[in-house]
Amino acid sequence: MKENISVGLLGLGVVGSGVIQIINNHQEELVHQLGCSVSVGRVLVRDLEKARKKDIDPAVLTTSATDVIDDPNIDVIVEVMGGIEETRQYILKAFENGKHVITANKDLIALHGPELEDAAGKNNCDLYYEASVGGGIPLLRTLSDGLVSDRINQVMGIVNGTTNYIMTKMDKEGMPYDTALKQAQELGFAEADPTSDVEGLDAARKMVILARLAFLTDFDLEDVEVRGISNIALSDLEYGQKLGYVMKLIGFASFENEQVEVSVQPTFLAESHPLAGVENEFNAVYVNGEAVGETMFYGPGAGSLPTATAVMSDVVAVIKNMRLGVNGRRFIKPRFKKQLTPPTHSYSQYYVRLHVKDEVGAFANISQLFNEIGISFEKILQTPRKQQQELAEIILVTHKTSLDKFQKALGELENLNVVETVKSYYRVEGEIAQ
Ligand SMILES: NC(=O)C1=CN([C@@H]2O[C@H](COP(=O)(O)OP(=O)(O)OC[C@H]3O[C@@H](n4cnc5c(N)ncnc54)[C@H](OP(=O)(O)O)[C@@H]3O)[C@@H](O)[C@H]2O)C=CC1
Ligand SMILES: N[C@@H](CC=O)C(=O)O
Repeated sequence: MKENISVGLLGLGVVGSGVIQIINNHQEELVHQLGCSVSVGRVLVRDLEKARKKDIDPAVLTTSATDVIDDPNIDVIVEVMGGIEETRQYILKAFENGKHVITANKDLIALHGPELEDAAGKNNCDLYYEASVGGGIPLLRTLSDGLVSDRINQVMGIVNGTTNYIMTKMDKEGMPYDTALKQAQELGFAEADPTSDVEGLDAARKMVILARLAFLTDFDLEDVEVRGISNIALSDLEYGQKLGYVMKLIGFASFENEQVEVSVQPTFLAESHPLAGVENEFNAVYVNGEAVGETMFYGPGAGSLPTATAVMSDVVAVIKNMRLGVNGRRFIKPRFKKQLTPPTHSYSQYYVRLHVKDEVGAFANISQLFNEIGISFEKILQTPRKQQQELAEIILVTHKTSLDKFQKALGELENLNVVETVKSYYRVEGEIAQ
């Protein structure tokens, strides 16, 4: 075994600088765990002139990826640059060169994970991506090691730090959406293009990775129903509060009768729900297994050092495998062929806010419509119009119903004369699902 393992970094931004900081400051712990030191060999950046932290030796920086990937002294590549196609090519080349790869890139793993796992295996290399989901929470290793013998049937949680930060600030401090997003960017939580955070795509990618590992199915991004937070009205948050709910961007994944369903959507949670108190950039993921029962994992979901901690756990795993001579021996193959849950078998409660012309007459019509479809209400809130020309609002929370029935009701509401507009609708989680 070598006395030193040299790591090559692709990227030196928020996460990359955290990795360097941990390697520099926690060397003693690493040597103790591994029996060898860990150092940074070369680092790929886009701009050599950019101001960097003092703990980075400028001599290791390069703008040429081959300086890192083809360097024979480098054993492990840490990819923390982001992006998809260019990055995929670099990683495939790294495997060809016999180098192990660690990545924090959920976009890449959600889209090309199976292909990259295959390439790693063929070259006897490791591919680990703990930091791609849940920032500093050791979630993937928990699924693929700790809970490996169980049958997981549900994974549900807050998996995007940026949106949770924004929604906490809007909800608790009445902060405008744009201000909260700007703060999340300044704190290093957001993606280079924050659209993927706020439109739910980042969370959807993470849920794809979680669903694959938890349910041992093949699962693709296009199978995820995705809604983001960019159109949430403050009035919905306020009505939610009156009804005893907190809104969060929730990723759901369930596996029943070999059918899998994954969605990401703003969801009203009962104030007593364990995920309701998760604030700011923190993530929390609830996992339900047949044998283990309910488990929950909580921690910082984004940011430099928390994410770097997850990256470094992978570095340690790779080096331990090197010592044992077992790199590239991970067995990650889907056990079930993908089968999606049909809308007739997907159940939830729903919140609906309607603008109506005359609240008294309207409610009778609306209630009849839902009744005929077979949906009943758990809660009803009516806000009467104050002036003649104003529209009244009716807010309904349904009991649990199937998605196809709810979609039918939504479609028919639009055609009801007394309804001016369906202003919004959201999924509701009254209590932790069984
Ligand atoms: N930020 C976070 O909290 C988390 C991020 N991630 C993931 O980690 C990865 C990195 O994120 P983050 O550190 O925030 O990103 P940053 O934008 O902060 O850093 C990206 C780094 O990569 C370099 N880079 C980007 N593109 C290229 C390129 N084409 N060629 C050479 N260098 C390039 C940049 O160089 P330069 O410095 O010169 O601009 C920069 O150093 C992403 O995949 C992200 O999704 C995962 C979990 C949490
Ligand atoms: N932009 C992401 C970063 C971590 O994955 C987030 O906000 O969660």
